[in-house]
Amino acid sequence: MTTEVKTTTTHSTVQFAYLISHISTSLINATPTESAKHIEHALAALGSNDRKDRCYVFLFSDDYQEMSNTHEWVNQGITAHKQDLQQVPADAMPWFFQEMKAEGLILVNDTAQLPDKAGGFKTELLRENIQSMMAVGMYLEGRLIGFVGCDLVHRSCEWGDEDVRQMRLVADMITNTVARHRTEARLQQMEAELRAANARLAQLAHEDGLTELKNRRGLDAALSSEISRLQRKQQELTIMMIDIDHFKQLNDQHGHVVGDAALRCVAQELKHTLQRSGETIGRFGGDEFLAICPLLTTEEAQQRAASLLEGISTCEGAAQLTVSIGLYTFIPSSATTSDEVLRKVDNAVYRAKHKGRNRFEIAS
Ligand SMILES: Nc1nc2c(ncn2[C@@H]2O[C@H](COP(=O)(O)OP(=O)(O)OP(=O)(O)O)[C@@H](O)[C@H]2O)c(=O)[nH]1
Repeated sequence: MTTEVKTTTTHSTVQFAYLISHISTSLINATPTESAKHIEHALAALGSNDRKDRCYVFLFSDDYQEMSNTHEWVNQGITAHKQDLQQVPADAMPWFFQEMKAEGLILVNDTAQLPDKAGGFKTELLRENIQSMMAVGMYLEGRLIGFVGCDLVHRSCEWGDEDVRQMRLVADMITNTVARHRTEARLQQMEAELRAANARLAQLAHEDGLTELKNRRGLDAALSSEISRLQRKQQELTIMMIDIDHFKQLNDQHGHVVGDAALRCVAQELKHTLQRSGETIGRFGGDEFLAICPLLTTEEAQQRAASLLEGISTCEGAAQLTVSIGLYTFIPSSATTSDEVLRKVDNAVYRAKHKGRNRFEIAS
């Protein structure tokens, strides 16, 4: 074993200043995807200055319960240890963790001279054949987030103030890069969360909470867009208004919970019978539902309405459930408005109610 007493010359200090300037430029310009490569280049530059054997970065978990080797550079012929130094628990090396947290600096000139209390840390250095090592803390907004360190395997040395100063400079530069990329990652995550929340809000603004069908706002938008689209294409559009019969009575006799279950059952039947591709169904309000079905002939629309009456009669609940339906099949013209169409189907529903309910009526 050889021991060097380090005397830093003006020449090597100047050389290091050049090195630092080079490292700093590459780290500043590194994009998040390139950052690992650039941090490893910085470690390589640090390692080749003064012939170190291994240089590395460790980051602590937020609760300081463990640390992981995130970046490593090793000299030729030196064993890499990054793989086996992941999620190292704090209680495996309590002395190292305490010293690093208290001082932000660990200097080991000779592993053999480490005190017994260094326990697990000393065992680890011996396992890796490390004779000397040095580590300086990385601080982000005053908080210790990890450390940059280097090892000597083939020789030991007495670290001096200049070594510590140089290592601190590199640690600060790497910390800034990590901080910048963490901020960017946080921003990207916040942006993605915001986009998802906005999409959900937009969906909620058009959705009925009880039945999870479109609400009145969603139906209004779909109706006017379908009227315009089919007016351009000159194709048929069917609108159905579906109104539960004697719903007030059901609520009064059995309570609103039973009433809500009936609304959900009707919604299910509507989905089952009417929501084919391109068709829109929704809760228009209270006990009324609306279906917007493009490209159905009058006969097909009547068949669907009949199927719906049959389907709804199977809804299980406190009382037999029936609905009255108003049906309107037409080719929209440039003068057609949503209000006019809704008035027509509403009148048809009224007629169906008047004629005894549990039936459909066709609007003219
Ligand atoms: N359970 C429940 N009831 C609702 C909800 N929204 C509206 N209602 C009730 O729906 C009932 C609608 O009653 P009406 O418009 O008088 O109609 P109806 O009793 O069905 O009579 P007809 O339509 O003539 O057959 C009212 O009693 C409202 O309180 C809801 O979200 N849940």
